[in-house]
Amino acid sequence: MFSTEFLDLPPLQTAAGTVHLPGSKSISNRVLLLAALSAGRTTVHDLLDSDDTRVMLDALRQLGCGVKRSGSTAHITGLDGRIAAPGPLKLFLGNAGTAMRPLTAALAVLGGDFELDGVPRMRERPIGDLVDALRQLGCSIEDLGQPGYPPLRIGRPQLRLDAPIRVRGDVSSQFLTALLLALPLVARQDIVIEVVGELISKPYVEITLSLLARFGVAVRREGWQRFTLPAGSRLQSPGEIHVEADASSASYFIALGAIAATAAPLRIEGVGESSIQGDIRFIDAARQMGAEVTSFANALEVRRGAWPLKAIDLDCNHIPDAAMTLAVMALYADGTTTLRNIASWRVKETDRIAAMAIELRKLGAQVEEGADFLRVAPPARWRPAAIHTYDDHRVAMCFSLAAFNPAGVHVRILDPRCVGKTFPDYFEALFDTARTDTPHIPVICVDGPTASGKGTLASQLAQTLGYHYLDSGALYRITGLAARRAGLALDTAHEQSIARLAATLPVRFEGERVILGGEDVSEAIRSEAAGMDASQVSALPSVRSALVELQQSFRRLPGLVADGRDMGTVIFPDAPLKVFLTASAARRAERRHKQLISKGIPAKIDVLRADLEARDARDTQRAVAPLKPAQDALLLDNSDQGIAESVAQVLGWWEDKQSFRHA
Ligand SMILES: Nc1ncnc2c1ncn2[C@@H]1O[C@H](COP(=O)(O)OP(=O)(O)O)[C@@H](O)[C@H]1O
Ligand SMILES: Nc1ccn([C@H]2C[C@H](O)[C@@H](COP(=O)(O)OP(=O)(O)O)O2)c(=O)n1
Repeated sequence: MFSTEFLDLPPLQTAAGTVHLPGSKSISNRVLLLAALSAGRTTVHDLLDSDDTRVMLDALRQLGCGVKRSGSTAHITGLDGRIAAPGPLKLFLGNAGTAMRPLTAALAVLGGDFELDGVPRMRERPIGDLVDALRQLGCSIEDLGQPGYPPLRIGRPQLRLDAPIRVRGDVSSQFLTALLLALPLVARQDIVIEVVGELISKPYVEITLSLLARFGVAVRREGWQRFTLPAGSRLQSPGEIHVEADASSASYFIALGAIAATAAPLRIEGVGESSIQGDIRFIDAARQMGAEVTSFANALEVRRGAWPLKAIDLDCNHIPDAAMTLAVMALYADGTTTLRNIASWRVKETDRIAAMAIELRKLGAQVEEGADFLRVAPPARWRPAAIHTYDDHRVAMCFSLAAFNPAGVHVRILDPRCVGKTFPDYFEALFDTARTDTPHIPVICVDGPTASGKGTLASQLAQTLGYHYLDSGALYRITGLAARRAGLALDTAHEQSIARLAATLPVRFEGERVILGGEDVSEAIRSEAAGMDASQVSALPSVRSALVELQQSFRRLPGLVADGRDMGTVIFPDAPLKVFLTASAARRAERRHKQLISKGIPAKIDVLRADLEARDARDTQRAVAPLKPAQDALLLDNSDQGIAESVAQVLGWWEDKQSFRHA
């Protein structure tokens, strides 16, 4: 996940490959509860790993349910309608509504001594309509705080199942869902549920019904008003079950395919057109705009059809969340697109109609907003924009698609971490499938002599910007080490052998660790002797050429910060920002001394200074790619600067080169 303050998207051009979508939260937690209540053992595949599913799994364990988890698979041994640990038990359910509501219902009908609570925000989320319905049934539920809100205490019920249970459906469909999931546990006779008020979010109730069917319970439905659980219903494990990927998350990649999969289709794994989720109907809208979508059992393939996309006028009431993606697709359309019946956008994570209008206008679109509609005409001239995301994951995800604009303007997504709500690795998935010509991928080069602070500066820049980081010196250090271990003298006589070693280094970078042929050499390559060896092998022209391609392969989306000696002069000559970092020899010797002593490595400052001057001399005087500033490099002498100051200085230079300053 990108936890940076902002994420800059360079111009993106096409899309290809395969994306694996995360599991749906709604389905994950329903399946977990059904598996826990049913008879038999259930293997749940493709489970979403999120705060809310962790909360549910913890609660189920506490209730005595067998839970084994490995990666995205969970094995649940069901309780078969009897709670192994009937309390007293306190269950902490975080902020997971998909755990609080159905667990309240299930535990209330089964009975025991339970206290259900969550984070402070959970205590503000109403549950009174569900509690009322359960009390009609004879359940014992006590409000421990404000009536109608958690925390709740659950006792033993005296069930009366003959009269229909009335539950409100116009506030949240989760109350109905909770009853539907819980009542098969006690369906000794037909149990009727009547919905009071117009039921909202019907597609989510459909998910519940369809999952109940997978667990052997066929609910009879009359319209959306009356639901009957037939006498003798019993939850039975289906053995194995796959959690569908989140259909709303699929919308970004369906749109990506429609906009940018020009050569081959983009494959989206985890959900097919027969999905039980309402947002899958986004496919129809995308097709109307020109997407070519092929559906498989559990996957979709999408490619660009009509181009430009076709403007549409659509009632979006049935796909409120996914429809936000259409507003961004509208930027690529041949006319004005109108999205209607979207009043619910105003009361979501943010006022989504207002937010979309403001941000689309920043890009140059003409936008009209109404109480329940949004009208978007594509930009006559695209403008670079810093997109505010309003702590709304969907705003962040759908605006990333603006980076495919034909004008090649940059798009900045502010607070990208908000995608964590449903799709923590969204941007990683985007960068895996988006393609752009290499020159579009930004590189910041930091070259300079030893101990000037290149590594420190470059890695902090990379962290701040969410870019990849290349420590090119490490590659020469590894080559030096490998050559030593192979018994080769580091001289011209062995140049070809060392170059062959360099070309086939079995090296892997795992975060901060460097692994050479399975061995962790992170420490070994950091010694002063290894630095000197690196300097020697780096003077051999064939060794340098052998490492060029490997270094250039680090230039990947969304960008790269590279440090070394020749990043700006040889490896990335087209980099938009090159910094040549220096500090006086005295300062550098002091820094290296401090660094070594703090690692417990004994060192003498005057020896270090002599060594680094010798290394500078060799690095500067060698014939190939000598250490020197690129012509267009900005010089930074940080002798009298702290680390934070140097980082801020270079970030300032970088910002000056961006177009967002006034966006
Ligand atoms: N601007 C700075 N001011 C003070 N110390 C610094 C500065 N930049 C880096 N250092 C320190 O100097 C040491 C050497 O920095 P490093 O990044 O390893 O240099 P290089 O990669 O150029 O060899 C580190 O201990 C680092 O914390
Ligand atoms: N791009 C590069 C990076 C390093 N080298 C050589 C020259 C350096 O003395 C050694 C070691 O580099 P490294 O950046 O790891 O060394 P320092 O951390 O600056 O001490 O490798 C190079 O020739 N070209």
